[in-house]
Amino acid sequence: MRAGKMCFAWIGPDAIVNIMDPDIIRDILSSKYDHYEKQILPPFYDTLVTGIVSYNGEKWAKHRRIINPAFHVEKLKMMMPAFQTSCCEMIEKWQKLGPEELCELDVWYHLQDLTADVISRTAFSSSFEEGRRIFQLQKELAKLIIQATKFIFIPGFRIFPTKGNRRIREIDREINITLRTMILDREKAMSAGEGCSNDLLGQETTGDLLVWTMILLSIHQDWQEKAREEVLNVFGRRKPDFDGLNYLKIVSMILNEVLRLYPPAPTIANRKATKEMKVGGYTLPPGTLIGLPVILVHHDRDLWGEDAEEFNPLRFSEGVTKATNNKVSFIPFGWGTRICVGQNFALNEAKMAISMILQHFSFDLSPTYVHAPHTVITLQPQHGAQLILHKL
Ligand code: HEM
Repeated sequence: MRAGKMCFAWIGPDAIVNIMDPDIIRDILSSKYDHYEKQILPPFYDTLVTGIVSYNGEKWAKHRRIINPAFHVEKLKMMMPAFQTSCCEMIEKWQKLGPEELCELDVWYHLQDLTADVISRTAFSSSFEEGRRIFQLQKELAKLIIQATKFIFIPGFRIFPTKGNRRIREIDREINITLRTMILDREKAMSAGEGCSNDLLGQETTGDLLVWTMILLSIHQDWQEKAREEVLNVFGRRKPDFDGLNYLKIVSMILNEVLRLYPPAPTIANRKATKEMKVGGYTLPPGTLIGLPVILVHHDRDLWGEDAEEFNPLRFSEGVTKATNNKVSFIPFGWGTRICVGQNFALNEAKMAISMILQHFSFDLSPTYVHAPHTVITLQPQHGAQLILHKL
């Protein structure tokens, strides 16, 4: 049933209501209503989505302070060498792929590896292998969850001891234990006075942002040229540094437009009405799950105009507030109190990677590329991203 900008998929236990109205989204994502409380869906979903052990506000707030990179410019600066090392390794790999000036490559796998590498170096610095293991498990988990959602929806089915459900729980347990142990070790180290200069836990959505950026810049060669010109103006052939990344206006506009059209997290589905509540004139019973279909909000013509489906980075030329008319209609990282703590980390990493790629290669789509955006929790190119790279 669709009522205005709200969509009910099911009424009853485990009901999901999807909300597209920016005013209601603002309410839900702000902390002003205590009945809009972030709840764990099934525990494994939370583990997967946040990659974090987060159970209740108090404890989570504590961890959030420990791991929160978004407000610590100094911390981000310290991570730059790790970003640079991982990006350099990927570029060198690409350069060695063939002696020719030109090569065809599925960049999707390389970009996933890059972002896993960056997170492993920064978040799991001393436990690189544990980090890798968690990413492997998360990938398996994402596939199992997507398989489960393809069956007819039966309320409560997720607790049946099927083979898939049992494996989901095993994975969840392993990820939880590993993360909890790491967090506790870190808390101990901190209370013993040892700093945690580059502590960070997180996930791999940045790979999605990078792959869609490369695909869209392959399709829109004019924007690829503009972005390269800007990068060369700011850095020349030097390795990009933190301060310089802040001067990349065109690259930022492009990243915002990519995040609008292809949000790596196409739905935010981790809120629930903990008591009866009124939303947009409807009364939701306690237990109703609240979904924010980010991708639909980002493509809504009423909010973005007739060219909502088009790639037009210019709409962000005067910033997000202007582009959205101050509405909560651009939410690739969520909004409000629980906004993604990795936002600045992800954007800096993406700017660094794109800058280095633009410095060394021009690229366009291979004839074998098939455009098939596909959700496996995050929004990915289903058949990969086959591009033709030209060394510069
Ligand atoms: C382009 C990349 C990324 C996108 C699009 C993205 C998007 C999101 C979204 C939509 C949420 C949910 C916000 C909510 O529930 O209201 C979120 C939460 C979160 N993200 Fe990200 N994220 C990205 C990268 C990262 C990175 C790199 C990290 C860690 C280094 C990270 C760590 C987190 C954490 C810890 C939360 C939970 C915050 C909380 O519940 O308080 N994210 N992210």
